[in-house]
Amino acid sequence: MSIPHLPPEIETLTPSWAGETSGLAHLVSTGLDTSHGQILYLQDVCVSFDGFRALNHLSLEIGVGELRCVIGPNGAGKTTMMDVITGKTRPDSGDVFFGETIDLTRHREAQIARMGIGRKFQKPTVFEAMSVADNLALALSGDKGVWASLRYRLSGVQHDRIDELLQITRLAEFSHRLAGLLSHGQKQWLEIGMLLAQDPKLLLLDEPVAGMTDAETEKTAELLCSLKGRHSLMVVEHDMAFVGSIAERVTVLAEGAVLAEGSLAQVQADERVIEVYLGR
Ligand SMILES: Nc1ncnc2c1ncn2[C@@H]1O[C@H](COP(=O)(O)OP(=O)(O)OP(=O)(O)O)[C@@H](O)[C@H]1O
Repeated sequence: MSIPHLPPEIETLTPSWAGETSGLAHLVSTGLDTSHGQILYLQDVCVSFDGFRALNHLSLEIGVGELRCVIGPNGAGKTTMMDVITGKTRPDSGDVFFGETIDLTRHREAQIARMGIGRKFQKPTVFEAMSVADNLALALSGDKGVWASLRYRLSGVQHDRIDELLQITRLAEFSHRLAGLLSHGQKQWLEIGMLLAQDPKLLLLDEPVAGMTDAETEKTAELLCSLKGRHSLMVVEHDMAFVGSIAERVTVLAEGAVLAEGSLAQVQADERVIEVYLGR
């Protein structure tokens, strides 16, 4: 598949995964070492904004292939934590490692994306004037820039990968539909597919089911569960029913640190967790 007709308005579109900050790049050889079983390791991470501690000695580990849910009340530091992992925010102190050896505090956002950490923001950003398949083709075609990607001919392997991504994202029957005509949920799945096109080792998802119908939420749960093992995932979500349907292990953040960790039932029964949620 080539990408024949790019609409003129595309030049003005800058989705979250495009450009300098997150990169369309194929993964470079990063030397990622997960031989100890951890994909992500945060130790004693502190971030302050004008004297306010948004992260307060945060320590957290994610295992290879794990799907971890992170919950916590507003202002707990969930977004700041993802900003630190993706290089958007530099911690004041503490360690942030991707695998055993890659110190993420020494890399910039674009490099981190290229090394295999994908981030999905809450609002879907896809090229609305392009078809679903062409959005995926563009994501797959590397960091050539949009115009170069247009002239780029996809290989047979890349065609197969697009078909696979269409299956994974439940969008096969909509492959020729303009992305702008998809439902909110379908746009979210397409963006997840575009991130998967870059084969991330770790995928960070911020409230992936916000604004979805119940049916879409259920399909998203299936989709994310199907990615476990092949990718490691960190899902920040407020919808507890959804968390219960996907999570084996849940981390509760409060006041910039881990308050509790365990199954959803375990953390929901924890008095300290009940207290921060109910504000007693
Ligand atoms: N750039 C910033 N400047 C000043 N304060 C900030 C900044 N970013 C975050 N904060 C503060 O740090 C704290 C943690 O914010 P953060 O957005 O990480 O929390 P959160 O858990 O993601 O919350 P929510 O669930 O509401 O998205 C909040 O008190 C917030 O006001």
